[in-house]
Amino acid sequence: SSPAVSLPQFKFSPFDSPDFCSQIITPTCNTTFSYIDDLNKNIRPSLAELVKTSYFKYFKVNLDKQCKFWNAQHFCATENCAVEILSPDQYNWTNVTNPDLKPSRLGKIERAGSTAADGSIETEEPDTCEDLDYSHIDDDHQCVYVNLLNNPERFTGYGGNQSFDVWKAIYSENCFPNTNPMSMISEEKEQCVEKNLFYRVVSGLHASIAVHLSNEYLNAETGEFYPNLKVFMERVGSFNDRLSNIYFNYALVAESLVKLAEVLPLREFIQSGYDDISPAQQQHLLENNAVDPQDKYDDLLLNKIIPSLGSNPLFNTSTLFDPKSVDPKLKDEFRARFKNTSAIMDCVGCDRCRMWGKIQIIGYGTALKILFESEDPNNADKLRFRRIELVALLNTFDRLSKSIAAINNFKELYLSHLEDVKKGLAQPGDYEKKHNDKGGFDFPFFSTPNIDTTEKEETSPKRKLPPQPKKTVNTKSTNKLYHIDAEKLKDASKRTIVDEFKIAVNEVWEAVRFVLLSYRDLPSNLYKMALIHLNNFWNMLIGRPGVYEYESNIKLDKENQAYQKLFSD
Ligand SMILES: Cc1cc2nc3c(=O)[nH]c(=O)nc-3n(C[C@H](O)[C@H](O)[C@H](O)COP(=O)(O)OP(=O)(O)OC[C@H]3O[C@@H](n4cnc5c(N)ncnc54)[C@H](O)[C@@H]3O)c2cc1C
Repeated sequence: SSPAVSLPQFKFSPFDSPDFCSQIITPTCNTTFSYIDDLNKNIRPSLAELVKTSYFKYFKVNLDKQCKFWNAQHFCATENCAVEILSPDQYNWTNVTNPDLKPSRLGKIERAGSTAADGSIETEEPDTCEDLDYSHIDDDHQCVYVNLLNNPERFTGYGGNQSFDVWKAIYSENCFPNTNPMSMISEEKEQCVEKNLFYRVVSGLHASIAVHLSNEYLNAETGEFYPNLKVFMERVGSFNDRLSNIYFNYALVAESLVKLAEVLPLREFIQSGYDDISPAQQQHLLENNAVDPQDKYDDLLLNKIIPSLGSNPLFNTSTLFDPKSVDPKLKDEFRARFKNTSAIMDCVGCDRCRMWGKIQIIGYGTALKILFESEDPNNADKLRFRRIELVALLNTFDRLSKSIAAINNFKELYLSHLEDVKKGLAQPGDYEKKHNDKGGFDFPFFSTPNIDTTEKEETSPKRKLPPQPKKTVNTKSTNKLYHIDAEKLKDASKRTIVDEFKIAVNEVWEAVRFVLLSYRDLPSNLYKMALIHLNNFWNMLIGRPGVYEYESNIKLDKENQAYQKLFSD
């Protein structure tokens, strides 16, 4: 039965919009944001309940897989970045009744008679379904089971150059060669919507992770986690594009769930998790609270969540990867590159971050597979879904849903800060300080109701360039060999041949001086670089990932950038 929801009717078809690249969900589309806010409020309790059920809370993952792109270290000494792994006897699902029962990749339970000589669980290869997969799924003897509820996604301290490199590698996957034939004709087509889709998914994931880590930020003194408005504003709140990409991903995953319910008999699929179990065993599992009753899934997922999401179309994918307008190879390229991002996840140094990174990339991969492969008649026989994909999809949706709830909470915190400023209880500069370079603190996204677009455009927080040094010749500089009059410097017609000669000598001297000074500074620069690397190495050795970064990250980054510039110069 459909839930009683009354939501405003509107059609949100981002891809129909000509300015799709920049304007899917922006402050100019208030209804879109507020629609998703309302929708989320409506389904949040059911979704939060659903991810606590036995089907959705266990995740199978290989946390020891080596990074195949560079020599990345997996390290974890603090409990914040550690993952609590289930011992076999804790994993009730497989052991309550019969230790011979193991969950398979296809969501069915098989007899352990198929265990290979090396102790690994041999599972049937699911035909060719991997051809259509947008992510790698761990399924080897190194895999462990994790109860996601015991390992929340929150602040871990992971950061600095290590996480920066991972993000950089992930974003670089978006630089695929242009396969859009139209781009040969039209410049603007070069930024094809499919590439923007890739970018927005990654950016939305990145922003959502930042929301979670700022929403549950560690207070180093008390050891408690709390919502840190300042961190939120610095990483997400002041960037409308990042905020909108979270909403974008929400719409994308929600639409994929609605579509999945159309192409897959979800009830039977979830039920098949208990296949091969006799009615008596099933009863036994239920009595031991090892699994939740099917009624619960019916009620939460099929009766509440999916009908609410499906009450209005959220995402129109019909024009994407249209073979009439783009090279058919674009989809294969997109799929392969997105799949690569799931392999990059093995390069994340912190265990907890790696695990949630993998879950979410598999979740988005599953959403993309549903949206872009399920309607293709050529795929009718090949399309398969595994339990782990459904688990990842729902948990990814829960992450986004929790992000949106947290964003609204941060909005309240920010508005109450503004009230405090009005009453004189807080300093107006409390949050603005960091944002001076943006020309004052403004938060159009948060002041959504009935904003005038033109005004908003003008006041939106655009990053102002820091004052640039003026390109004038300093005639008083003692570094020059000859003094030249300012007038002559400005106006070439007033110069004599001797002046020209002196200017040329000054320029050569300046270049020679720069080279000589670089040599003079080299030992001290090398010493500083060695210190930075030793510091990195030491923190890694004692398992203090990222702690130093949070204290001196900005300083270190600046120094690193200065050195990089120095050497590239
Ligand atoms: C897969 C993965 C999972 C992680 N999980 C966690 C976790 O669970 N808990 C935790 O505490 N840390 C986690 N981290 C680390 C976290 O994402 C940050 O990298 C870290 O907190 C350092 O943040 P930063 O502000 O230095 O910039 P970063 O977040 O590392 O960003 C680097 C640069 O990317 C750009 N950027 C930032 N956000 C966006 C965006 N949304 N869209 C486009 N560009 C952007 C900015 O230019 C920024 O300077 C994870 C990292 C990775 C790679």
